[in-house]
Amino acid sequence: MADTTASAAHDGAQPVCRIVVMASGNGSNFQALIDGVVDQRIPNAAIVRLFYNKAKAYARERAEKAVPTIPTEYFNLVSRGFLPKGETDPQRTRDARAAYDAALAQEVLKHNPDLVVLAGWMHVFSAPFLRPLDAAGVKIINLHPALPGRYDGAHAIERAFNDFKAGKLQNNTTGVMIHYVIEEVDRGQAIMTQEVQCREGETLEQLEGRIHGVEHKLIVEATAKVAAEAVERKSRR
Ligand SMILES: Nc1nc2c(c(=O)[nH]1)N[C@@H](CN(C=O)c1ccc(C(=O)N[C@@H](CCC(=O)O)C(=O)O)cc1)CN2
Ligand SMILES: NCC(=O)N[C@@H]1O[C@H](COP(=O)([O-])[O-])[C@@H](O)[C@H]1O
Repeated sequence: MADTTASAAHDGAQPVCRIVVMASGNGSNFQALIDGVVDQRIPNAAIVRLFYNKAKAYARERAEKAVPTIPTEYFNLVSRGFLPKGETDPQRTRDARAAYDAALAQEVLKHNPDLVVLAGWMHVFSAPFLRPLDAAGVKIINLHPALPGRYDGAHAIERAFNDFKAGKLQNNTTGVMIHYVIEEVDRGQAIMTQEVQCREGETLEQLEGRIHGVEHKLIVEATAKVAAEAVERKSRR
């Protein structure tokens, strides 16, 4: 079947950066990537697949509404049979996650990606996912709504907001970063960062709105940078 992917009109002479996107929720950053490919702010690129791990992720609808549509794959830890529903044993859970990560790596690699972008992907990867992609030369980048070394993990915006309200936020400033993904969560080398100044009297929702706006800009710029480097490497082959 023809590889129907969201890709900009590219000049044909240049190789195309094949991008796999992974998301768990609303997908507004995924939408920014779709739009960035179509309007060529991310040139010579194609989003070849979306993987999502939550059944209600609106990101799936965004893929189906894209022109051309973007193929999707639902890959959930429980529904795919890796972790029995309600399992709480720590070792069994670790083993299940490792098996899930290994299987997901093979699924992703089937699509010959040059780049994987985590756009609100809320699952921490272990080595069984990271090593096969590294061995295949596939870069993985992640969007995180905090500055390097600050607020690693989930709920970063809310934690920074609460520290600001308590007068404990460094320079009253948080931000957004796009970074390479390594096993240590949110500690990979930063590719791009942008600071966001917190404002007195602002609600969490208002801060989240401003941060999402920065995310949508930064994820396109960082993906364009890393995709161009991938195209350059392919051109030299
Ligand atoms: N090995 C890595 N995996 C991931 C990274 C990373 O840098 N290294 N980045 C994350 C994205 N992320 C923050 O940017 C992040 C996402 C989710 C969590 C988390 O605690 N997840 C829980 C489940 C939460 C849920 O299902 O709602 C978990 O995985 O058990 C922390 C950080 C993507 N992966
Ligand atoms: N640690 C990762 C993390 O917190 N990611 C955050 O998930 C949201 C996804 O929104 P979206 O689904 O609308 O793109 C974004 O705010 C992103 O920074």
